[in-house]
Amino acid sequence: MGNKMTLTKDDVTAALRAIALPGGGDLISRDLVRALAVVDGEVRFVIEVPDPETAQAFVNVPRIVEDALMAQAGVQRVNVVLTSTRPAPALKVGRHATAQAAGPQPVPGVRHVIAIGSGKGGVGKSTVTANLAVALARAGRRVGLLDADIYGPSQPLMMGEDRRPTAPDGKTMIPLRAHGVSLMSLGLLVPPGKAVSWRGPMLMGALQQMLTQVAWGELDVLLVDLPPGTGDVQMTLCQRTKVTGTIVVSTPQDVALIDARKAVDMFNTLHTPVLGLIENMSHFTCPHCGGTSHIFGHGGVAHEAATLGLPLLAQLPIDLETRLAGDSGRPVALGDGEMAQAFAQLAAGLVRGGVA
Ligand SMILES: Nc1ncnc2c1ncn2[C@@H]1O[C@H](COP(=O)(O)OP(=O)(O)OP(=O)(O)O)[C@@H](O)[C@H]1O
Repeated sequence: MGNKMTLTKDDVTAALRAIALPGGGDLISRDLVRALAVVDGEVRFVIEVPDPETAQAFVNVPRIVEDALMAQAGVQRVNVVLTSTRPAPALKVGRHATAQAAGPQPVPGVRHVIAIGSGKGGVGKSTVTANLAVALARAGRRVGLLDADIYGPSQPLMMGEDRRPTAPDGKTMIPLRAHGVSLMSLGLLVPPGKAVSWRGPMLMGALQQMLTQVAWGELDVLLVDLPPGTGDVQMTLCQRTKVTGTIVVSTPQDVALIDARKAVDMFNTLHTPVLGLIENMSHFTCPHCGGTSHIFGHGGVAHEAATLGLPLLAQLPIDLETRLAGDSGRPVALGDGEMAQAFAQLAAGLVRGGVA
């Protein structure tokens, strides 16, 4: 497996044509592949079948396809997710269905799951998530925050709580509490500074554990801080867990917007509703002269939201206090300045909309 040539989508498509499916044909001839991405030898896509019966017949297909692709030159990693367009009917007693064929499952005790994503890193997704969690808690909601950003878990720092969670019964972990929010982060389980380089199956296990083996209790809403981009965590979460909706955070900068659009496309493919977009670092008001500068461009996210037919949920300025508050573990939404009000409004909108 040399690096002499770059793996392309065409190489993957050709390999997929050679794999016979239950019921005849292959994934390409039957047009079942969605969101195919090939990046640096990593292959990801969704197999979308029309109904739960086909999903059941296809349970082994992701593994077969992954094995076949791993044998191809230039392939380092493969992640394939199986999903069905029509959701499965309610499970019967004495079920034999596998988790995949059964479709997304609710998290016990949790009314709504809202995932916060971004196309690009560093746009302020974790800042928005921490502040939204605090604002929802201040509005009287019972709120959980799951930091699933395994590549850069920042919630322990932003929420000012980095003790290791305990599992008194050896199985169920007790979430931490910070500023009225129940908090759990994969970052709390990994020794600080240790790079997490988990592969698909391990990742799925860890995420599943965070959702089902944490004593979240009764929650109105569980916010999930996703890693940036369109990777394994997003696909696994949306496929396994009933997600009420997602929010995509972006700066107005072109590159961030292009990636934000990709994130929205992925959620659409996974049939996860996108509740709206948030423009962060939208403008900067100079504390000395009061003038406004549009450091990352102007109005980009509003325009994008209009194009995609999605609500623009908030436009948040670049704000020094927000950054300092984040670094100090006391989110700015705990106060009563302009930013706190903006987050309170965002929270109120979600509550009014019946999603939090
Ligand atoms: N509106 C804002 N004004 C000022 N600073 C901000 C704002 N939003 C975020 N920041 C700062 O920008 C940095 C990156 O933010 P954050 O960690 O929330 O981004 P992210 O999108 O979650 O990044 P990643 O997922 O790549 O870790 C942080 O230092 C944060 O305090």
